[in-house]
Amino acid sequence: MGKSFEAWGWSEKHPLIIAGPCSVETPEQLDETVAALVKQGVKIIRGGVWKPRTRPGSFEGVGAIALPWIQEVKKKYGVKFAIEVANPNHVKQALDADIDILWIGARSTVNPFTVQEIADSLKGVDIPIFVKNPVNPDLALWIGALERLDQAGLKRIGAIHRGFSNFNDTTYRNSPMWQLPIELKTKFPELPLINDPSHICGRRDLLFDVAQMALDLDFDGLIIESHRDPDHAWSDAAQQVTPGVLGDMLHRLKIRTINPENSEFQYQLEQIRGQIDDVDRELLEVLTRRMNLVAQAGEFKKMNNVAIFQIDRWKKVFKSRSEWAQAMRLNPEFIKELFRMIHSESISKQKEIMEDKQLEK
Ligand SMILES: O=C(O)C(=O)C[C@]1(C(=O)O)C=C[C@@H](O)C=C1
Repeated sequence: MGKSFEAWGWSEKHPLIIAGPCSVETPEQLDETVAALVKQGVKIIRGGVWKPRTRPGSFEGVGAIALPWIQEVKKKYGVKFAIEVANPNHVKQALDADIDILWIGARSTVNPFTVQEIADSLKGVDIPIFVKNPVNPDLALWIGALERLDQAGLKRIGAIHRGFSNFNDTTYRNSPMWQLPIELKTKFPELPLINDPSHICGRRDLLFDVAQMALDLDFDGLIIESHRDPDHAWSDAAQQVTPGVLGDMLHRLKIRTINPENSEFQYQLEQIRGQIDDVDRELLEVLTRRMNLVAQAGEFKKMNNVAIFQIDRWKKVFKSRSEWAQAMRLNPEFIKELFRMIHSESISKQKEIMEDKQLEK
């Protein structure tokens, strides 16, 4: 599944930029914002028409009356326009209004019934469509939504990474959890993947760093909210930037290449990778030695009828390893996570020994 932007027949230069207001509010707001974005070189505009909000009473978009305003700016400025659709009725109205690109929002992606209805309503239609990740960090659900569109025959499908709900995260509105889009890209290397720093950050001061991270990870594009007067936007005021600020940001972002032609660079990188291969082998040998010792401890516990989980020892191991990590300038959080996994594997191993499942393997 998945075809690159090139295979879509798109010639926009890398990275693809989609920008525009969170919501279309008035004809004037849309016109002024689009005019300013076009000056910054933006060719694809986004704008919410129907806005699913967490709680009733928030501004839920002006609805279909925005569609003629959109048609007007498309004609006047020669831009493409992308909007969110959440049901077949939205799809029909968007297609009737000649909208160029659709996306399925995070709250719709969580619901396979909704996604299937949208997919069915698009059968036989050739329109680019992006699927935002579901609100919860569930890669299968994200892939499932993309597959539903693929099975409906849509040829130009892309994914948008907008971050995931995370109660513990106090920095981001939606935690980026970069490992999920990385996994998606690994499974479907051709599938265009764009990043939505606005919804990840929820505040404009973090946008640049998240957008840069996305480009460092070889994302294919960015979708960023921009409004002529962000502080007075009717929705998502804190995360929108003016077209001028956006232009400056796009200018400062460093665009990375994945496979430079430079043979000296390739040679040097291969040297380093060779050393990484050696170190990884050593790491696995060390892990094997540790697991063998854990197995010995398991046999010993079994003979003496002693519990597998030894809380005092585990607390000591956990504390000392993160202190060692700190002294060695390794990230203690990474080492804590690593040792949680190692400990959990030790317990499974000793459980097998207790239950005599060793020989069956
Ligand atoms: O020290 C032990 O008792 C072990 O079996 C080793 C080990 C570990 O992996 O370090 C495994 C399980 C225990 O809960 C504590 C520590």
